[in-house]
Amino acid sequence: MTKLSVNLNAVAQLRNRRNLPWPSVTGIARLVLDAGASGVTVHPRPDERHIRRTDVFDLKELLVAEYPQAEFNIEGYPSEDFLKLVETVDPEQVTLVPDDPAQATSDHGWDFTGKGNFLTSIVQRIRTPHRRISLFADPDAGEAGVAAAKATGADRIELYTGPYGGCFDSPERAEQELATLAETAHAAIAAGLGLNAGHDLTLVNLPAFQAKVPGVLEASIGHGITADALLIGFPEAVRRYREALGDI
Ligand SMILES: CC(=O)[C@@H](O)[C@H](O)COP(=O)(O)O
Ligand SMILES: NCC(=O)COP(=O)(O)O
Repeated sequence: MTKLSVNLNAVAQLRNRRNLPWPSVTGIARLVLDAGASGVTVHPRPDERHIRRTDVFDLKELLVAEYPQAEFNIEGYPSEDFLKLVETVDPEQVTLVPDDPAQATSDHGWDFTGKGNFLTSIVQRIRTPHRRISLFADPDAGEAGVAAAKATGADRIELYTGPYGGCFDSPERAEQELATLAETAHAAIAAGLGLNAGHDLTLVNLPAFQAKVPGVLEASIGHGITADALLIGFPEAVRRYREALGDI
């Protein structure tokens, strides 16, 4: 069973088309949590092009007041601003991503060997008994990458599934990507690291992913589920994604 954390970046991006408060990020968070999502994810970027700092605080307030069981996952590059934000907001999970501020979206995982010391110091700083730290990992991180990730003290890695998601038009390449992801997943499990996954996962590509890649504890999904929700609404979209993840 894989838990679903709904990424709200796309909802915030739609809201930001106007200087108006809708669609409401907290309103959609309520909808998806009422529909059984285990948590919500945000990736506040320095330019606030989708999630704003204020959204992060508003979501925290909502979760504390109405959904104490839900998990708040905050993703981002560990700049001083980001680290102070997570120390203040105190989410249950922080996912560290090696994104440059100018990047359009996340497109690679950490160089665990080269950035080992840097990551170790960050993990030591922000990990608490009730907050897990996950590190964004390339699909081909493999045994060596996983060993270096484990050495940082992180609790989990998040498999970057973007290259797999990009294979929607090529079943052959999708198979190869799945084999690569599965190898890294096996290595993570053997090393005692928890496993998350995310980026461009959809109702179409999840069944094969779930069949081939073992042990994924949580999937954070935003773009695909928001696209589906435009057609079928968030409650039904959450139901279908939970079903695809074996969570119903
Ligand atoms: C870390 C990752 O894979 C993505 O979650 C990322 O949060 C997507 O970011 P954008 O929504 O800014 O494309
Ligand atoms: N960590 C991945 C995530 O939160 C969602 O990414 P996407 O589904 O918007 O590509």
